[in-house]
Amino acid sequence: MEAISIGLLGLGTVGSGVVKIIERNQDKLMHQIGCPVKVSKILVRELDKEREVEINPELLTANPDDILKNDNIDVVIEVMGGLEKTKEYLQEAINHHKHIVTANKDLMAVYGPELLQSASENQCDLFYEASVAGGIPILRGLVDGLASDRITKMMGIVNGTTNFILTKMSKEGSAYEEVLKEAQALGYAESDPTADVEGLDAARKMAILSTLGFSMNIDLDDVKVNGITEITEEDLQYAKQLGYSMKLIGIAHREGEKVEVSVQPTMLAETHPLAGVQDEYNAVYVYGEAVGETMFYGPGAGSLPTATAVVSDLVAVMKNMRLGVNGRSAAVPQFEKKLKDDNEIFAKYFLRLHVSDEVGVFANITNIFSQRGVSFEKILQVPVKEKELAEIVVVTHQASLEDYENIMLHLRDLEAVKEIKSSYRVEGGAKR
Ligand SMILES: NC(=O)C1=CN([C@@H]2O[C@H](COP(=O)(O)OP(=O)(O)OC[C@H]3O[C@@H](n4cnc5c(N)ncnc54)[C@H](OP(=O)(O)O)[C@@H]3O)[C@@H](O)[C@H]2O)C=CC1
Ligand SMILES: N[C@@H](CC=O)C(=O)O
Ligand code: NA
Repeated sequence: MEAISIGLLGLGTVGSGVVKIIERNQDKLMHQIGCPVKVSKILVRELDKEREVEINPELLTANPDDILKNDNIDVVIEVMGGLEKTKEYLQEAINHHKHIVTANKDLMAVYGPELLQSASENQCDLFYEASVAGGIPILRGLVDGLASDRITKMMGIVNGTTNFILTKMSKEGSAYEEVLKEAQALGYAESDPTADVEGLDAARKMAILSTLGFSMNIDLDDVKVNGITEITEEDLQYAKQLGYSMKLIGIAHREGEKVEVSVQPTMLAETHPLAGVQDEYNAVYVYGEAVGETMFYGPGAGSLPTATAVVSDLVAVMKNMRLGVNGRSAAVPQFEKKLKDDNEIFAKYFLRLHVSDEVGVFANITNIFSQRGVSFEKILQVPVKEKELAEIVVVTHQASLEDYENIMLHLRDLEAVKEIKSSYRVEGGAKR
């Protein structure tokens, strides 16, 4: 039977993994889809660069049209990254009736709905499992595995680089810059790691997850984002002392018809299922009304794990080709987007302040909280060495985001509050 012909856009960390898996698992692929799979052309920037995988140089091209407009290519696998130009390439490929597999969360978080619609109109598949949590089959888990349930909450450690950094800083006391370099060398970080450490990469993934999980179009702009760059050694020590693990957590929560989606450094109770997720590993905790708690765990970055998701998408495309149903699985969102207001978003908060070490200061601070009905779960006060200051650390009970931000404004106005050192969301055990 005639081979399925693949055009690969990119031969870096993920692209090399894709070539390896297609070569190594040719028998299994043949068994599943009934015909061989061959990589026919590969787009790269530098034709002469040394590669992680042995490749016939004749397969390499620097001209995208050799793939996008090539009538002999059935499926385009996009593992080059980028946004605007990449979108143009994929649109061109769809116009030429090619199925698409991509690992690109930047692209899917911004142009996903548009490209999916265009693919569907052209009877083309567009699959993107590798774009969220690398090798973990989370998108299929949501769309197929939990198809019968109503998902109300997803919490994810969805960025391998930041989880690697926070693990090494917490466990080994390593310095931020050093561990970031290590994560880059290991191929976990994006080519510009700003998106990783500032939380944008995780926000893109949460936008994709919540769009699928809640069946409503959640845009990247709907996700409140904070990264890990401000986390200090002191914060990590307090987290440990109070029984928490510091993690960059994406939260997508649906109550009634409204949702909230955010990414932020979070002090997570050590009893939470996500607290034990270490190094570059990712996990997505999903709560469904009928199923209850589930958790999807695995490698969120790296060559072969990510390529596994890419090639599994390829198998799905090829199975659809055999059945003649390509382009029919793109789900149209069921619900209109409704975002919670700040007075509907509730959480506990950790707050660390430096204040004048004087009589009455603590009472003034607690007044600001109690006037907004926010009480404390934990309070610590210690002197700040060699300064006339005290460090106050509190963990609040549940407070609305509106009240908490209002409290922060009033604290800043207080003469005795010298500095707000840090503030983090706190999450307890799971089950919501
Ligand atoms: N690395 C990971 O763990 C994960 C990555 N992803 C996503 O997968 C995609 C690829 O990531 P990764 O493999 O790490 O990236 P790399 O930087 O390792 O590889 C990118 C590849 O694409 C080629 N390329 C980039 N831009 C162009 C262009 N304009 N024209 C032609 N070729 C181009 C590069 O060519 P050349 O080699 O000649 O420079 C290179 O081969 C990204 O979207 C990333 O976000 C998703 C999950 C995990
Ligand atoms: N840079 C990303 C790679 C996978 O998406 C990460 O660190 O998770
Ligand atoms: Na995945």
